[in-house]
Amino acid sequence: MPRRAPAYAMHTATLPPAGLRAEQLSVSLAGVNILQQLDVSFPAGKVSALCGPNGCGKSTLLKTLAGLIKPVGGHAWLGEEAVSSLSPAERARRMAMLAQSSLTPAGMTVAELVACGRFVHTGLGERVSREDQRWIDWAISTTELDALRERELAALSGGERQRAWIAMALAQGGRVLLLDEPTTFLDVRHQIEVLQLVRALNHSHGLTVVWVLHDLNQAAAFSDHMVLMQAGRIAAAGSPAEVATPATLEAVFGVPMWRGLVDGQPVCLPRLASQPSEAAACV
Ligand SMILES: Nc1ncnc2c1ncn2[C@@H]1O[C@H](COP(=O)(O)OP(=O)(O)OP(=O)(O)O)[C@@H](O)[C@H]1O
Repeated sequence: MPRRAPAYAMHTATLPPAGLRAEQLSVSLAGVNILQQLDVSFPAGKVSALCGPNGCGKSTLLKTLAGLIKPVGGHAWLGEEAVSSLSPAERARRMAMLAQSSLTPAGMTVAELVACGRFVHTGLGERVSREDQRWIDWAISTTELDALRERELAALSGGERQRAWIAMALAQGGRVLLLDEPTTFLDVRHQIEVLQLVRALNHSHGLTVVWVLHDLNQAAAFSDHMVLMQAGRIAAAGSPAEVATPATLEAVFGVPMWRGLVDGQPVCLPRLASQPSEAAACV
């Protein structure tokens, strides 16, 4: 479990947590319409899962919300401010985005990577102040990487490396985390570890989180809010119980689904056999 942030790391808590919103958002890439007049919101201080089939536009939406892609129509909003009105540095101080596959910089240690998160405050290559160093130390200890801080990233396991990237995002000091498939390539134990870490950060610091997840049951179990995309549009949005229904998932993924209870927890699975097994009760 991450530690409580010390007083110096808590000044962001005086800012209200910001939600994210897209209004009639359209994005074209290489002349092809990818997002089409899309309206969606991701509530402030909540964890939202963005799910949908490969190629439906999840990463494109996330990058557009982060201000990395300029829409051809409509707007992305961070709280009450249009994302397009914020400078790149201001955006980076408010929200951190971890892309789908972050290349590991050769020879860089955990502490050096996390320090990169402070560049949005200090400027590239500037001296790290005492305040910056406190943020770096806090981000490293919150992600439980103290013992590995001088280790090269290349010498970490996938789960440890993902924690190091999350620490870098935390060191940026914003209150919005955008995570594109943070659990991909991790074994199930490390997947759960990352999901629990982010969930705990949301609880302890009121971070607004939007994460792209392919595991629908993990998305439902670890998120407050769920958005399903299909072919550049929003197919469904609401609580996980409202969105992760067999009918909705079947319509979006084109696979017959059933919902059952495992250990009292609702799960949706592809219907591989004509009847669910006796071990699970359909609900
Ligand atoms: N730079 C680009 N130029 C042209 N087309 C692109 C570009 N980036 C993405 N696309 C296309 O946009 C569509 C949406 O891609 P995107 O990566 O947003 O989907 P996704 O839902 O995140 O997919 P996945 O689950 O496979 O990661 C795809 O058809 C993709 O080929």
